[in-house]
Amino acid sequence: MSKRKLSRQQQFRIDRIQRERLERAQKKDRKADEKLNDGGLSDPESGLIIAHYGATIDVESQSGEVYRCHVRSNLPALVTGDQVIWHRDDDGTGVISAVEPRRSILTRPDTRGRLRPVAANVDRIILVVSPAPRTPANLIDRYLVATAHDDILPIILLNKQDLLDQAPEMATELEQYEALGYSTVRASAKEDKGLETIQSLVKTGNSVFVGQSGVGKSSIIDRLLPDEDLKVGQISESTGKGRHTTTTARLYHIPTGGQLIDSPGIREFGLWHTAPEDLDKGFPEIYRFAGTCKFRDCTHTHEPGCRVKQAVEEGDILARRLDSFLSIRDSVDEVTIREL
Ligand SMILES: Nc1nc2c(ncn2[C@@H]2O[C@H](COP(=O)(O)OP(=O)(O)OP(=O)(O)O)[C@@H](O)[C@H]2O)c(=O)[nH]1
Ligand SMILES: [Zn+2]
Repeated sequence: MSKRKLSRQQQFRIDRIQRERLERAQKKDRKADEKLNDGGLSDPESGLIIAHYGATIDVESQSGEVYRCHVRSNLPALVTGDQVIWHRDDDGTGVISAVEPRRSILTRPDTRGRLRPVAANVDRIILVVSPAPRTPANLIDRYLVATAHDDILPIILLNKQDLLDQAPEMATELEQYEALGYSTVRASAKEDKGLETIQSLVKTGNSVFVGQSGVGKSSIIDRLLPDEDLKVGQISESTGKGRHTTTTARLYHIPTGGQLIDSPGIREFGLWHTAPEDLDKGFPEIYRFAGTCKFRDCTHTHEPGCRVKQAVEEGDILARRLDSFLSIRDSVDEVTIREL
């Protein structure tokens, strides 16, 4: 959003619209609470959140039907991928009364820097990279830091294999990532290569695809979901005085098995923010040596007795990876300062 200064009148109008929206949502949630208390709803059943539209949420029942639901007012923010307990109403809608514990959660900072959930129960993040546009290795490193969650498996997918002669060194880079313990896949959406491997990778649980623009995410997803219209999650909500466009994640069932959670926002995951504590997870080989440096607070730049630099000299850490680590660490510091 632009940092243009709003007039007092404009700010007043925005505040009023936001207040009215919140009141409307709260009124509906109160109604949902009343219905739950009255016992006028059907028995609890499990469901899966497949889309989220501000005040209402689409829940898929175990038999695959979709119900537009309201949420009991004391629940935390729910997101696509959440497993919930809900009750049917006689009018074809429903009320969500509880959320199951999450296996994992993807978050992003809002405009005020507070972390908000965007998708729950993601099992793997598939980082799509390509020779054209060439995904720079330090960008791959940055994505790997951002995707380094304890409960989510990162996978590097080299698409546009047919164009590999435009950046042949990527083949070696991919082998280096494999040596670091990352799973990799090679594919060409254009030539339909690697599709079966991708299908078997995503066969269970929830997957998301991330990566820079133009690497072929849509092309791959189109092949996984041949029947879907992929204008993902773009909804406009009319707010009386103004129109407000939100972008929200949707969950798709892949015909060959597994689920995909996708939104234009999620595809950019990894470029949102990097938490300093994730840095070590994204550089396991550096982390392994860092604890044995002579100085506890070694920055691995100029200090004597630096085991990390020694490991680079001895060929145990790639010089390129240390450079990448240092530059990401510097930018994380900047981001942290900006968010304060
Ligand atoms: N040669 C070649 N071209 C591909 C391949 N996969 C995708 N493309 C082309 O690359 C271009 C970008 O593909 P998209 O699928 O739109 O890429 P994207 O990652 O979804 O891009 P954004 O929507 O900007 O995030 C398109 O012109 C595709 O036809 C491939 O395997 N080989
Ligand atoms: Zn050191």
